Amino acid sequence: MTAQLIDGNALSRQLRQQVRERTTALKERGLTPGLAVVLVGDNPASQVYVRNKVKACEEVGFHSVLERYDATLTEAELLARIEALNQDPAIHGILVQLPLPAHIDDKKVIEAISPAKDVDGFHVASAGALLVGEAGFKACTPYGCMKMLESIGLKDLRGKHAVVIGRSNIVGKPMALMLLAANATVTVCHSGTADLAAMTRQADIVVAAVGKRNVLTADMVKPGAVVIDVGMNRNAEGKLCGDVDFEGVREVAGWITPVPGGVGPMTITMLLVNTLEAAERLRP
Ligand SMILES: Nc1nc(=O)c2c([nH]1)NC[C@@H]1CN(c3ccc(C(=O)N[C@@H](CCC(=O)O)C(=O)O)cc3)C=[N+]21
Repeated sequence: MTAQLIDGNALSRQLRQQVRERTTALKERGLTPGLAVVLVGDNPASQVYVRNKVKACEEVGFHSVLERYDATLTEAELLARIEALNQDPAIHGILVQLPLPAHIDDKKVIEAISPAKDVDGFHVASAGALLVGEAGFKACTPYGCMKMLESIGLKDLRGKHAVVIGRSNIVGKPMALMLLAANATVTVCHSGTADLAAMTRQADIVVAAVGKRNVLTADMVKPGAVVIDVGMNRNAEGKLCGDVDFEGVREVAGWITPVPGGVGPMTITMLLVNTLEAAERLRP
């Protein structure tokens, strides 16, 4: 039996419709959610991504500004721009597109964003809030993965074993904490794991977030498991593909997310949700 798809485009449409309705209500009270997207340099992939983010904002009725700077922008100049956006009452969320040029310390830039406007959830204050279970913005990609699990009836994960492959600060680590907060038993695997397949075969839920093709193959998956593919890779023909051997794994798994059309659109959807909530906190 082949796995059922968790359709990130369809779920995004539903959630964005709700965002649009809440935005309309906010605007009737005189408040328009505003997102600033800051892009430094001319990374071609980044150009496409930020344009998609700005387009998504327009579709739900947000105010959005795209600030583009060439790669010669200094770190001090960027920090000054962040400070101005922190003070700007029309802006509720600030997103600085990563990666930044090598001469800019991304840690320093992220920490300069006011935690109240950190809709990416990358600030240490947001990461710390997740760690200790306090209110704060959740990183959009793992947050989107949790919404995908919820959409198939997996909200309370008590009794479930979740295996996360990857331990990055923006996906793997926050993903593990969100699964833990939902009562899953969580295993985090990475390049230092001795026998990855032995771990993933025990999993009811596998989240692959490595950034390498075919990290997860059919022989590594328990029949009926839920497989979430966070990977964004290009194959030899330049086609977008995930970390999961989709064609093989879909014959074993119970549920699987496609790439494209899975976690990617959900990441942008959760950015919209965070920005809306940043604005709603100021509701007059
Ligand atoms: N500060 C910051 N925040 C980010 O959230 C951030 C970032 N920097 N830097 C780059 C990565 C990458 N990222 C993606 C989001 C959506 C898609 C997406 O919607 N993908 C579509 C397809 C896109 C295509 O066809 O190329 C899909 O999977 O269906 C992809 C990639 C956000 N990132």
